[in-house]
Amino acid sequence: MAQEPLIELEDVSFKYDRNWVVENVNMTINEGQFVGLVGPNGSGKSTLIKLMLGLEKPVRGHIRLFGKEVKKFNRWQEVGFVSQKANSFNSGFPATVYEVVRSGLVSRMNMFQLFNHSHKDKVLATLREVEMEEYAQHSIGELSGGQQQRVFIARALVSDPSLIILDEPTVGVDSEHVTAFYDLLAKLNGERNLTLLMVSHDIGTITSHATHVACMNKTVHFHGSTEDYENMDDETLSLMYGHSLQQLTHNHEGSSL
Ligand SMILES: Nc1ncnc2c1ncn2[C@@H]1O[C@H](COP(=O)(O)OP(=O)(O)OP(=O)(O)O)[C@@H](O)[C@H]1O
Repeated sequence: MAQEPLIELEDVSFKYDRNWVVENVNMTINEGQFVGLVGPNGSGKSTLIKLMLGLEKPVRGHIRLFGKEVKKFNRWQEVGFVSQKANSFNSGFPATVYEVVRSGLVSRMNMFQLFNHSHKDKVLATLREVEMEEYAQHSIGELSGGQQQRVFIARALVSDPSLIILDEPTVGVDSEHVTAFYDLLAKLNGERNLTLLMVSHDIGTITSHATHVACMNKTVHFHGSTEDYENMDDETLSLMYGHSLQQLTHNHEGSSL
């Protein structure tokens, strides 16, 4: 079966005021891929995601989601988004895990529809999928950063999207839970054929879970299978970037570099 392109970027460039932060990016992400997007601080990764989500408009080039120009795209229930700030609820936040996940269904319902049993079952089944069902009635703020991110994955998943975009979701997650979080994403990719695009600073963990890697520093210098990425020697990678490999990724605490 031919894989459909879910995200297509064609010669995309973008600037804030006079500062070009994304330059001539060409990239296609096909159905079923788990793509890790890596690059140094300030290399334009979050901006590229905002462009894909239609939150910023490219100055030049074209972006298509599911074959449609992003400005005309309207099947947003097909696209889930998990940000790095999702896991920052304080302990007093007045919503249960169940309510947070249920809010992911609202975009699918019209305003006169009431939540019914099948919605409840769907929310609980999705929580089970991310191994958080037993926390359904806990307040979201009581959970650890890693548990909160699982809940936000469930909120993104509950409307059965084909694609989830994640912007550094493991920032603030304890290092011992990071691998389990990546394992969950790899499972969703394998079992649901869910397409994933994830910004990550953890090149070691991303390459052991993702099917593809994209390396960005204003432009995308490499985009290919994880295997091809791993077969490149350090010198080739450094040449490609124009600086040392250590600068390729972030230096957030807990990073593997
Ligand atoms: N709203 C904004 N207005 C002006 N400049 C911005 C804005 N957002 C980001 N920038 C700048 O654009 C450049 C790219 O930022 P961006 O956040 O996309 O990079 P990033 O690779 O996601 O960085 P990080 O890994 O540190 O989150 C940076 O120089 C940043 O300072």
